[in-house]
Amino acid sequence: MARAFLIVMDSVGCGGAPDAADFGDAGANTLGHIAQVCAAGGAEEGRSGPLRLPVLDGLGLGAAIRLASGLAAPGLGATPQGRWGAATEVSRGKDTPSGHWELAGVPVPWDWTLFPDTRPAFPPGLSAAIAAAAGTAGILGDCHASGTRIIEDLGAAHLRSGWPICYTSADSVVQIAAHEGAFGLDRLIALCETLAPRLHAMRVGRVIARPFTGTPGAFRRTANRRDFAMAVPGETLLDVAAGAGRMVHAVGKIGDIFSGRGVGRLWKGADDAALFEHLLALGETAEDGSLTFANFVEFDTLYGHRRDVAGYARALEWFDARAGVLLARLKPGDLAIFTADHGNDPTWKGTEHTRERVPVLCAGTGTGEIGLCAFADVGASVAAHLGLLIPGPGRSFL
Ligand SMILES: O=P(O)(O)O[C@H]1O[C@H](CO)[C@@H](O)[C@H]1O
Ligand SMILES: [Mn+2]
Ligand SMILES: [Mn+2]
Repeated sequence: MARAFLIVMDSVGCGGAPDAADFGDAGANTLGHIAQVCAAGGAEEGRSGPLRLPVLDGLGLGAAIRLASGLAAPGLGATPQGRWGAATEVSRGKDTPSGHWELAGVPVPWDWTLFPDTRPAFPPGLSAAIAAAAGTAGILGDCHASGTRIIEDLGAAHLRSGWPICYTSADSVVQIAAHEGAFGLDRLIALCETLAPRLHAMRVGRVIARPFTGTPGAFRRTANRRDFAMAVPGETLLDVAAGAGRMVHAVGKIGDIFSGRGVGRLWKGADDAALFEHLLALGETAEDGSLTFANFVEFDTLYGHRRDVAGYARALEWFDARAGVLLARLKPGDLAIFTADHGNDPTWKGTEHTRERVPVLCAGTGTGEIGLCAFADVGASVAAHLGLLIPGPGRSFL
């Protein structure tokens, strides 16, 4: 029986979203702009020259960027050997849950609650509730911030006061950073779990625990991040596959994004390299008829939000080589789709996600142009490949 591998390269957008201007992102193009900077010699740290992604480009990456945005990305543009296209999101958020849920067949029908970019950012009742749940006299932060910056700025005050560092972004999110040793990892995770129902009721999409270690001047975040996401508002690809008795393997943060629903087995790792080892192993061992759904987050967290073009390019080139190993392991009848959940253009202003279309690159189902499709069509196509049908607006392009 057929197997399916749905692989999300977190934030690897390809521009051209028709509603990008509504998000202040008209012209943003994660892949296109990285390729341009690389070709101009502007991304030379730990790598060199034009962006080289022979495996993904061979499936149709350059063609997908051109289709999505009209941009001819330097170094990309091989004749596609896979089935390729670009997907457009309809959910009104450019965040990870919106993107993944819609890829799994369920667009988000509501407007998320966003906090204003003011100080304080949170309503007083919420700040008080966080402090009460933490057992502290107050909270630190209470603003929009980049997560690495805010622990540099407030980490020492956190160690002195014991107060949790609370911040948000252009996403519908409350993030709480705390020191693993001084505050306690279990305590931080319990705090986020306690607050999640209240925030979900306000239509805040996620509460994220952001543990860190180290000393002033040398704080660093750990891999023990935990996301508490709202429940998906509909039956997803994962639900349908699990309901049909299929094994669903969730690699990386997929389990968190779907609140564990429909997940048969979780595969976690300290970094994307470890997650890719799980994916390669699943290429050998995943059951007939199974779904493997993987997220690779470092493009987004380590490079997109940090506006690090060379780092992003390095990560893409590393990933491309690993993708080649995976493709060589696939068996006849397998489908692998490489796609993304939103953009995070490292050449763009600020430190936030960018509203973009995403590439859809399929291996194992021949050659041809899919054209422009919807995010939900990805989930519908994976389902169709597995002999399943998901509800919702998605239509299979296979
Ligand atoms: O700056 P850091 O903490 O990485 O936060 C980023 O990660 C969050 C979740 O993906 C987003 O809301 C974005 O702000
Ligand atoms: Mn994401
Ligand atoms: Mn992000």
